[in-house]
Amino acid sequence: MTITVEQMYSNYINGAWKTNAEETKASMNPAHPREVVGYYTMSGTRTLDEAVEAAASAKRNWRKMAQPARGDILYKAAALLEKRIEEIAETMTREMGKTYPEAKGETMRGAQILRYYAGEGMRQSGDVIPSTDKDALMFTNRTPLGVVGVITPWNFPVAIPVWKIAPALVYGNTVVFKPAQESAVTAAKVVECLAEAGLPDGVLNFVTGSGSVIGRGLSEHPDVNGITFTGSEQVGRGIGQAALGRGAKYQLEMGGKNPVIVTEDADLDTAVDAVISGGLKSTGQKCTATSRVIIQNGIYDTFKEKLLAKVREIKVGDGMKEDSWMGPCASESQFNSVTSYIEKGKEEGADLLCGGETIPEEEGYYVTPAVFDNVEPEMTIAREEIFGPVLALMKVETVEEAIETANDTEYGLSASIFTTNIQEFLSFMDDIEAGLVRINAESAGVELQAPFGGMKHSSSHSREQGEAAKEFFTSIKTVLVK
Ligand SMILES: NC(=O)C1=CN([C@@H]2O[C@H](COP(=O)(O)OP(=O)(O)OC[C@H]3O[C@@H](n4cnc5c(N)ncnc54)[C@H](OP(=O)(O)O)[C@@H]3O)[C@@H](O)[C@H]2O)C=CC1
Ligand SMILES: O=C(O)CCC(=O)C(=O)O
Repeated sequence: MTITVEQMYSNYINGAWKTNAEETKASMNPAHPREVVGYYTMSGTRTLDEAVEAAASAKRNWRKMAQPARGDILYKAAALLEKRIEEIAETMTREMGKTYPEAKGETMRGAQILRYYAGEGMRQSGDVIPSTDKDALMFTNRTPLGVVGVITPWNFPVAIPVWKIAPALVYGNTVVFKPAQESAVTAAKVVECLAEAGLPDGVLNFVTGSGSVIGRGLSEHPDVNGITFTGSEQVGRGIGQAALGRGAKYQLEMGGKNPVIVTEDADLDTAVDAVISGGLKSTGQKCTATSRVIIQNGIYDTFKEKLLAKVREIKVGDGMKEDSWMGPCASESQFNSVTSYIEKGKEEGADLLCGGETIPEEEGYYVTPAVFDNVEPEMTIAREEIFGPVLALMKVETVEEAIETANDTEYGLSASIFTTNIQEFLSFMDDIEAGLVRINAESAGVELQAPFGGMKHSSSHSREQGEAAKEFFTSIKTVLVK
């Protein structure tokens, strides 16, 4: 197969796109698994070292630049991303499968995140604190960490890299970015926008390759001062341990097993729509996706029938086709993982009411949306993150039991309740163990200006986005002047 110039995406190091004659790998379309979307480099540790060295050399001048001037570059990057929205969204759909309207919405969100953090360039960054010495002035000031390693997954190929890179840069850090292989081409296009916006050489570096070489290398590198990661719990734990061991700051966003409670006081039609949107958009591949639906006995059957009627109408197909509501799983390994969870659900005694099927006449990694009934708390499909279009229905008698069931997980990212009863809402808000608490709203979907993160095994207890990002990407200096 001939590699055309347009299809090959190299690393971006010290202001130049280049490779060290390393092996290349194809990124494939999960809707048409023989179709190449582009090629990326399987970089080695020598290339990673070059990128870290470039970021370390650039960090002093970047830190010394006025914060509003750093913000101006992000404004330019936002405009460039917006200008290329159609091309980037199409690349995303072809590379990881989410539908084109979702991909376009996510790319737009990338531009909005860039603008939000560009504005941070002009906002306050410290506090004046009274000193016990009447002749002293005491205040806090913030300083960047230095070089930050950014390791991202494939499920939000624009939004997640941008919500990590934009605050890292505006607060004065330099970056080495390693994207997931499954979305390396989309990630390269985001980097093109940032580079074209005028970042000085070495401020942003982009290195593609495997997680076990480049991701691990970044987390263990002595010259990387902070690591921000989103992905699986297993990998996240390893990164956290490596960073902790050498005294680097780290931030981990990992899995979820997100519950939605539907009470007898709920508006059932609203709840059905929210469960479908929260559980099945992006083929269920969100860390905030609805996975367990915990329903009160009195409305269980009515809710189930309403849900099934709508789930059965969902059109699964190539995300580039206008009539597709849900695309394929992002890769063959995701497809294998999701189908094996569906088999496990059946083996362990849950009843598959609809879906969970492949589409034999289609070549892509399609699984139709699955709804399981009679799911018990100890079953694998009620405990492990599936990251696919699978909903587990669980019956409870009371709202107290519903909250207890919702909390019966090692994760704590997002949780919703559907109710019109203010007392139930108050108990839920108080007792639920989750970083995102949603009332009459779906479990997925985050707002860029608000803190985002989970409890328990879902995160390292830090928060991303909004002003919370400042806590991770800077350190506080307390200054006393006399
Ligand atoms: N919370 C979330 O948003 C996400 C959760 N997941 C969960 O994880 C499961 C598996 O997905 P997967 O893509 O394999 O997730 P991973 O956690 O393996 O991948 C996330 C990122 O980490 C990199 N990575 C892999 N191994 C290491 C390592 N040893 N050290 C440092 N970085 C590493 C990956 O690189 P590479 O390109 O080689 O994969 C990728 O860039 C999903 O089914 C889902 O349950 C997945 C994605 C996002
Ligand atoms: O729900 C969202 O929009 C964000 C989800 C997310 O961060 C993730 O899946 O990794």
